[in-house]
Formats: sequence, C-alpha cells, structure tokens
Amino acid sequence: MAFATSALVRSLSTSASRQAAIKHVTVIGGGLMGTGITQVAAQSGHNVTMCDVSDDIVQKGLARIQDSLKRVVKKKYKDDPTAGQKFFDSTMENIRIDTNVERVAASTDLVIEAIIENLDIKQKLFSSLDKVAPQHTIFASNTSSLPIKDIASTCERQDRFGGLHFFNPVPVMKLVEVVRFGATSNETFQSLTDFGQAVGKTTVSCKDTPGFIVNRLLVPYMMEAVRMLERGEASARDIDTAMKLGAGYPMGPFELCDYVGLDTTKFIVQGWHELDPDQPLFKPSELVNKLVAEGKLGMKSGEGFYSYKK
Ligand SMILES: CCCCCCC[C@H](O)CC(=O)SCCNC(=O)CCNC(=O)[C@H](O)C(C)(C)COP(=O)([O-])OP(=O)([O-])OC[C@H]1O[C@@H](n2cnc3c(N)ncnc32)[C@H](O)[C@@H]1OP(=O)([O-])[O-]
Ligand SMILES: NC(=O)c1ccc[n+]([C@@H]2O[C@H](COP(=O)([O-])OP(=O)(O)OC[C@H]3O[C@@H](n4cnc5c(N)ncnc54)[C@H](O)[C@@H]3O)[C@@H](O)[C@H]2O)c1
Repeated sequence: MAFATSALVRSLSTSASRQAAIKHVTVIGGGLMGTGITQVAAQSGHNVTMCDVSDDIVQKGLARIQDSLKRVVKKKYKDDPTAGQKFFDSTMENIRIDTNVERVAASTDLVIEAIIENLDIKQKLFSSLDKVAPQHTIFASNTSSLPIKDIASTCERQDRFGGLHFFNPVPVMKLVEVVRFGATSNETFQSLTDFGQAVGKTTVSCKDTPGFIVNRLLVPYMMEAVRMLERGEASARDIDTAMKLGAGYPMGPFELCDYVGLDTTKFIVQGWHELDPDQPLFKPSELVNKLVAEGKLGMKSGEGFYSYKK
C-alpha cells in the first residue's frame, strides 16, 4: 500500500502503546509553509490532504511541492534515478488537494494549520473544524508568534490542541518545535512529538511563550537589523554580508526577512507590540510596514528589501 512506508511503520511501532498513530493528516494553507509540511508528511508515508481557499492556489502549491521534491530526489538518489522516480511517485500519490476544509477534516487524525498569521482568522477556522472533526483528531497550529492557548480558545478540544512549529524551508530545516499550553494533554504532546520525528525532524519541547524558543531570539535580532538600516548605520547588503561572513549565518537578516515574507514579519512584530507596547525589541518598523503596503512582500511577490524580478 502506497501510504505504508518504513517511517510510518517506525512511527506506529514507537507510539502504538501510547495512542493511535497519525495516518491521515490535513494541512490547511498551501503557501510557503503548508506546501513544505505537506511534502515532508507525504515523503514519510502519511496520507496528506492540503487545503487552501481556491483551486488556483492549491494547484500552484502542488507545483511548488513537485519542484522541491525534485531537489530532494536529486540529492538523495543521485546514484539511483529509478529509486528516485519511485520515491517521487509514491510521495505524490500520498498527496490530495482540496478547497473544502470541513469535508476533509471530517476524516483526519491530525489537522496542521498553516494559514495567514492572524488570530481572528485562525480562531474562526478551528472553531468550525472543531464541530466536524472526529473526537480523536488532534489540532495543531504552525503559528510563528501567536499564543497556542488563544488560537485554541474557540475549541472544545483543548486537550487535543498544541503547536507544531516548522521552519522555512521545511524540507531542509531539521527542527520542529512542539508546543504545549496548560490544557494540552500528555498524550497529545507525545503524538505531536512522535509525528515530528516520523517526518524526519528533531523535536524540542516548548512552552506557550511568545516566539517559543527560536523566534524569541531570532525576531529581536532581525528587527534590530531593520532598525540599524532605518538609522542609516549600514546598508542592507552590508549588514547581510557582515552577518553571513562574520557570524556564519546562511542568510543575512534582510535576505531572511524576504525569504520568510514581509507580511508575516509585520504580523509577528505587530502582534507582540500589542501584547507588550513598552518593549522596545518589539517596536514595529515603519520601513517594513511601508514595503508591505506597497505589496513588496519579499521573494514570494518578487520584491522586498531586494528585487527578485528576472
Ligand atoms: C522579524 C521577524 C521574522 C521572523 C520570522 C520567523 C518565521 C518562522 O516562524 C521561523 C522560521 O522559519 S525562521 C527561518 C529559518 N530558516 C533559515 O534561517 C534559512 C536560512 N537559509 C538557509 O539555511 C539556506 O540559505 C537555504 C537552505 C534556504 C538555501 O541554501 P543555499 O546553500 O543558500 O542554497 P542552495 O544551494 O539552493 O540550497 C542548499 C541545499 O538545500 C536544498 N534546498 C533548498 N531549498 C529547498 C527546498 N525548498 N526544497 C528542497 N530542497 C531545498 C538544495 O537542493 C540544496 O541541496 P544540496 O544537496 O546542498 O545541493
Ligand atoms: N514564512 C515562514 O518562514 C514561516 C515559518 C514558520 C511558521 N510560519 C507560520 O506559518 C503560517 C503560514 O505562513 P506562510 O509563510 O506559509 O504564509 P503564506 O502567505 O505563504 O500562505 C498562507 C496560505 O494560507 C491560505 N489561507 C488563508 N486563509 C485561509 C483559510 N481560512 N483557509 C485555508 N487557507 C487559508 C492563503 O491563501 C495562503 O495560501 C503563519 O502562521 C506563519 O506565521 C511561517
């Protein structure tokens, strides 16, 4: 059977005694993160349905997954193209696309939400899914910065709710932060951890604090780079070069902002500023807000701090 690969079998055997293993996953959002999460879940033998608001978006998402999967195959199976093609085909067979999230969630073990970073919209989505998803279904959010407790607040299934924070680009980055808030049960936390490991990631355990571990440290650093540019102390290019060559980062902060998306960057900082208006580290940036207002969202729109137009 196409869905039963070794990773899934491994995940079944390690977690079977604790709770039913996750076989069918629904990923909501077919953007940067949703496509990556869909890919790694399908690669590891899970049956995944990726949902978004329109056919056009899910089709584009599917094309992005194919491009990324080709890169993985090229690297992993460079000496065995036949096995590579088989891996490609079986991964793609594990993926379905849909635009009706409620229909899909009615028969799923795990919902991973990766939609726009907006609390109201996430709460509305989960509230509607809570009414149709089976009892055993676990809900998880891939939010970068919003409290899991707040996202879960409109749901009855508080104990079956947690955070699964993946990193961009998901097929390459090796970490998943597994987040629990006060109501998350031990079984749910363990299922999410098992799932993160079944998709090939190293997991760390996080409390539901702003930015969890990585973003609590990364966001102040990136925003200080933006403020350094705003103060006219150095150019974006020089700051990027300095952090790559002087601190060993694979991307400079402006390249990373463009890679993450300036809209997501803006939402994160704005949200934290509202929670703690006196904290200077979380002060919104006029420059980022201006770029977003101009539709310059980074790589995904062709322009951000840099231009990506060919
Ligand atoms: C201010 C507020 C902002 C906060 C934002 C927080 C956001 C969020 O919550 C947290 C994050 O994610 S934070 C963000 C965390 N993320 C970071 O910090 C990322 C930092 N950047 C990096 O780690 C590297 O620049 C990249 C890995 C992106 C590209 O690597 P590179 O060397 O510059 O370029 P390369 O040579 O092209 O690729 C190298 C290898 O990777 C492979 N590959 C690449 N993309 C792929 C894909 N989509 N699919 C499959 N494979 C892909 C590629 O095939 C190649 O394999 P090979 O076998 O070596 O030929
Ligand atoms: N971009 C990153 O580097 C990154 C990294 C980790 C976590 N995150 C988080 O992941 C989430 C998604 O970020 P992204 O970068 O993939 O965003 P994105 O803009 O690339 O994609 C979001 C997708 O969600 C869809 N969407 C919006 N509302 C929806 C709804 N009600 N139902 C279904 N689909 C809906 C949009 O059409 C879009 O395709 C955010 O919470 C973000 O904070 C982002």
